[in-house]
Amino acid sequence: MTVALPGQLNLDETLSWGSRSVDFFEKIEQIGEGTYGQVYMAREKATGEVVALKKVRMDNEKEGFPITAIREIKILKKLQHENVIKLKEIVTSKGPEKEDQIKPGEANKFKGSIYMVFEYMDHDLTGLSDRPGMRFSVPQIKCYMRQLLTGLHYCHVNQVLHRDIKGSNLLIDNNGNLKLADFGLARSFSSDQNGQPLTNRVITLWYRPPELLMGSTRYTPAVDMWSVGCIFAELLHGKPILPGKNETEQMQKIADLCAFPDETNWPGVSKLPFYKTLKPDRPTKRRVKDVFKSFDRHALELLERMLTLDPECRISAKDALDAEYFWTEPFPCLPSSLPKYEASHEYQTKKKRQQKRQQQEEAAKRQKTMHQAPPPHTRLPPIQQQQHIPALPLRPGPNQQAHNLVQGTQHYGNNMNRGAGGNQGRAPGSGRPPHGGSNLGGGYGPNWVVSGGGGGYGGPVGGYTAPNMGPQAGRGYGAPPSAGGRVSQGVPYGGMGGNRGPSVGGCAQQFGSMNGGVSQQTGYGGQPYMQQPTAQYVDIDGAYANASNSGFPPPSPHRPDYRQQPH
Ligand SMILES: Nc1ncnc2c1ncn2[C@@H]1O[C@H](COP(=O)(O)OP(=O)(O)OP(=O)(O)O)[C@@H](O)[C@H]1O
Repeated sequence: MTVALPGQLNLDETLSWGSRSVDFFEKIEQIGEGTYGQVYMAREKATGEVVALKKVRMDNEKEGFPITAIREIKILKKLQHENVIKLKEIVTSKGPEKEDQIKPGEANKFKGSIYMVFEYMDHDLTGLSDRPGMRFSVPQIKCYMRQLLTGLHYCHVNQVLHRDIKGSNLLIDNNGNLKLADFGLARSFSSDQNGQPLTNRVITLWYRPPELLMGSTRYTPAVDMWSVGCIFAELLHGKPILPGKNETEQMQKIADLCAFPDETNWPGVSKLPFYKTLKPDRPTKRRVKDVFKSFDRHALELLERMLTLDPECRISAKDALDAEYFWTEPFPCLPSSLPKYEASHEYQTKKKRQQKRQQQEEAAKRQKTMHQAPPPHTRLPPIQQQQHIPALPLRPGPNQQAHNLVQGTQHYGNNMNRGAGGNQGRAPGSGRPPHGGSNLGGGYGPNWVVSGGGGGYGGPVGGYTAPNMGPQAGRGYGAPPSAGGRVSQGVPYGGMGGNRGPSVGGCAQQFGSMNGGVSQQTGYGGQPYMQQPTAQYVDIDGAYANASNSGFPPPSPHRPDYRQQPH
């Protein structure tokens, strides 16, 4: 298989793709159940390499090859990054397999299956979190969050919206590496800006942002950042924060936590199609800092900026990576320093839980005792706040050349240094063009720690510093945060929108001042990312309403019905 160099588009038609049979692999066990098939842990017979096989069943004559699979393959071929799952190959099966339940007499109708072959990951975040007694430390949460944001920043810079960020789509291996997976709902957004509207029936309900719930069909990478905010709070809080049962309840939950949006905190919101329908009768108040008062100041500050109602003012992945949270103690730990766990995928942990529940019920019946309800399930256990995993001293880096820009794809290379140049902000690539003269933002890579002389940018770049070195030893910004340097000057996501400038750019403050007077992040100066839908999109909403009434299964937080026809 031809693989593009890191950061380059994989434009080669890989002749071998699809030419091999699944028989080259031996299935070990099922590790996932997706909308269009199962996911298996498998071993390549010739090499012994363990992989994940995601099956796409082809025997549904009506729908043909699912559009989600086509998108996933197309997009994954383009994306090459250490925080994005690697699609290695496509293999096929021509006839029915053991697990295909073919009705008698229908074997000749069987269209065969296609499998995506992925690198194998030991866990997904939901499965890992659900392990009994699982405790994530703060450095571990920071480590996962930073990898999540790095992968997402890469996607956004390469003009890909993920549109289904949730714990079960964040895969983690036993080296602590986190990768974004399941690009079945993803899409490229560059050509969409002036073209067709996008469906708002994307993103699993609990992680779906208010603009989609309100029916926007012109949206931006900010949709993914809302989901990231939900995951972040979930990791710290110990359970999902907005578990709505349907769209209306989901918006109510958002309003209870973040206040219902209005023209002061989100100009233009009242024109969104479902605004009036979803508007609550009672007044609401933003309560993020009350509800999550146990979070430390920097975590809360970052969360506020992720859960900002107005998508234009919501923090970008790039700016989130630059947030104080990641640059104050305890620092994110090195992925490789994380403990290794027995494999845990959501599918398996759910199954184990079900089995346990059944056993308990049977035992209870046998003993003829009073039925005891199992303890309420929280998807994540409480956080042990001060567990010591070697913290990494981090410091903004001076002269990283981590940029490759080939054919519109930007790659975030081998160094995880913040900022660049003089007393610019700490955001990657602020004002400094990467190789090739583009003014796209800079990048974060896997090696995040910078050593070298203290004080300001321009110091030498080195490898990892000693784990116990304090932050002061390596830090030192060219300008204090208040000097206004931290806001990046680059174009955030390719051709979309204007520069994210230091001016407020019309973003109203949404959450009052934080303790200590942390200033609120500003929005995108200049052109907004998101245009309000106009009458021409009403059809879409009509279609959506009709679709929900005819033939779409009822929405569920885990398996919403949007996958039928994503745009
Ligand atoms: N490369 C992989 N390595 C290990 N496990 C994987 C891998 N890919 C997927 N899985 C497991 O399978 C599950 C389902 O995978 P995925 O989300 O890609 O399938 P899907 O059909 O798109 O699912 P869904 O319909 O839930 O979105 C994941 O949550 C994960 O637990």
